[in-house]
Formats: sequence, structure tokens, C-alpha cells
Amino acid sequence: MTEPSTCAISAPADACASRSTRTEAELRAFMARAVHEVRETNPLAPSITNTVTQNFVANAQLAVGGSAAMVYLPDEGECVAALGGAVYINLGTLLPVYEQTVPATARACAAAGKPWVLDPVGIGIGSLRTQLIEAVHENPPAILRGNASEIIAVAELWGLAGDSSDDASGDGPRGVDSTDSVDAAERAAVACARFTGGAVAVSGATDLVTDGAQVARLSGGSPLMTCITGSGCSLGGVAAVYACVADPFVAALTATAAYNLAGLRAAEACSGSGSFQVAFLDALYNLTAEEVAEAPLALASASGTQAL
Ligand SMILES: Nc1ncnc2c1ncn2[C@@H]1O[C@H](COP(=O)(O)OP(=O)(O)OP(=O)(O)O)[C@@H](O)[C@H]1O
Ligand SMILES: Cc1ncsc1CCO
Ligand SMILES: [Mg+2]
Repeated sequence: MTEPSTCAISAPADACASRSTRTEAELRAFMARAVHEVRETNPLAPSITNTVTQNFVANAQLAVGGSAAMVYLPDEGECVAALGGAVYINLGTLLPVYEQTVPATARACAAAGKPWVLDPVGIGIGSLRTQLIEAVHENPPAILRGNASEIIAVAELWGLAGDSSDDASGDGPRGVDSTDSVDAAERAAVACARFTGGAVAVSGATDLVTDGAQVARLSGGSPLMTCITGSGCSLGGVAAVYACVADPFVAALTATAAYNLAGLRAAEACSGSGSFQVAFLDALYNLTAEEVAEAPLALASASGTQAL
């Protein structure tokens, strides 16, 4: 990674030392660096994503300085795994061809050493989503991003839940929405992160991001984010953009912090959910690296979290 020339906060030399525990100040410095580096290098983070929010995902990726390309077919997924810095896979609306596309793309990412981000939207609806999440167990995502019920359901499918499902409502997601609190998903999130070796981001009123060793809680955002579709989907796409330049934990933290700030600002500037969506893209576009690095974030050790 190149040192961003205009960054006021200096980051430690080894930006990829993701497994070691880092201080809050170090993580914040890496977050600032990620925001700068994306704006300077315009990295490509291609997506296989749902037809409901595809346009919003691409616009959010562009707003933070990334580049977008949406594909559907197996050989396209393999091709963009080689071309892009990271790939985003969102299971929101499936087509039969995804039975081949999703495992082929995850395999290609693993072979190329590229990170990929999974949003298991709508897990539990039909059988193909379940089949695909089980299939990618062998080439897992660097970042797993979803709402609380989706993360709990993935931990269960991957056989990682232990007694973590004791905290869950037991209802699973309601369509694409959560029926569980973010806190109820903490043990599932830590277990998934320890299994993947990457990061897990759980969204909600207060977000939780973990790499299995540390757990960060990030506040901000707005309830209006639940009144538009795709705030979660686009958060995954933006996490993939940051994963092009930063390790999974830093990338997930950066995207989550940016969303919380942009959500707060957009809520102040809008007159309802329609103008909120436009104001949100404006706010994402105008965020500075220093603002993202100073976003509300509380860091704790995951050692007390009995994940397995
Ligand atoms: N009550 C809330 N207050 C503030 N921010 C919120 C609230 N609920 C969600 N958010 C924010 O909205 C974004 C999306 O989170 P959410 O949990 O709604 O995702 P999701 O259910 O996957 O969304 P979707 O599937 O519709 O894209 C995150 O940035 C999160 O911080
Ligand atoms: C509403 C909806 N349905 C399938 S995907 C999606 C976008 C939000 O997850
Ligand atoms: Mg979602």
C-alpha cells in the first residue's frame, strides 16, 4: 500500500498485520488511510448482487471513490475475481445460474488470493441460498456482512453456532429483515470470524464488527436507513471497495463508520425517505478520511465472548 500524501493521521508501517490485536488509535489510522487510498486509486470491486438494489450498490461504491461492475455468469465471476481488488456477492435475488456462479467465483477468489464479501440476504428463503452458503464454507468470505438474524443463521449453517443460538429469537430473518438484536448475534459473529480468519460486520441501530479477536461497536446512522432498500446491500459493496486496499477488519470498520456518519448527515438534510437516499449518497461522497477515522467506535477484546 502507498502512503496517502494528504492523510493527517499516520498509520503504522505494516498495514496487513491483520491477525494481531491493534489499538484503537492504530485502527483509526488504518481507516483514514483506506479512505484516502480508495479515493486515490479508484479500485474495482465487482459484484454479483441482487436486482433490487444493484444501482444503489454501484452508486455507493462510486461515491466513496471505488469502481463498480455487476456480473451474473460463472465465467464472468471468475474473470472479475482476477480483474478486481475484491468481489462482492449478495444473495438477495437468486437466478438458477448462481448455483454455478457463486461457488466458481468464491473458488476463483481463493485461487487468486482476492478477498470477497458475502451478504447472505434472505437466508432461509428457498433451498438455493442454503445450498450456496454451505458450498462457500470451503472458500469462505474475507468479510461476512449481514443483519443480526442473517449472521446467526450463517453460523448455524456452518456448524459454528454452539450455544450461540440461545441468544437468538429462533425465528430467523423475516424475509430480508432482522428479528434479532445485534447483541444477540455477537457470539455467532465472533465464531464466524474465527472460522473465516476475516471479519464479520453485523448491522443494526448500533453495528458490531469483529475479527474474532476484537469486537468494535459503532453508533450513528439513522432509522431512515431502514426506510430505503439497500442500505445494508450497499454497505457490503462499499466494504468490498475498502477490502481492495485494507485488511478485512479495517475495511469493514471503515465502511461501517462511513455509513454511520453519512446516515446521520443525510437525515439532517432530507425531508423523507426519498430525499434521504439522495442525501445519503451526497454525504458518502463528501466524507473526509479524518471524519471517518474519528467516527464513534468502542473497541473491546473478544476473549470474553465464548464463540465456539
Ligand atoms: N435503527 C437504526 N439507527 C441507525 N442506523 C441504522 C438503524 N438500523 C439500521 N441502521 C444502519 O443501516 C445500515 C443497514 O443496516 P440494516 O441492518 O438495515 O441492513 P439490512 O437489513 O441488511 O438492509 P438491506 O437488506 O435492506 O439492505 C447500516 O449502516 C446500519 O448501521
Ligand atoms: C427487498 C429485497 N428483496 C430481495 S433483496 C432485497 C434488498 C434488500 O435486502
Ligand atoms: Mg440485507
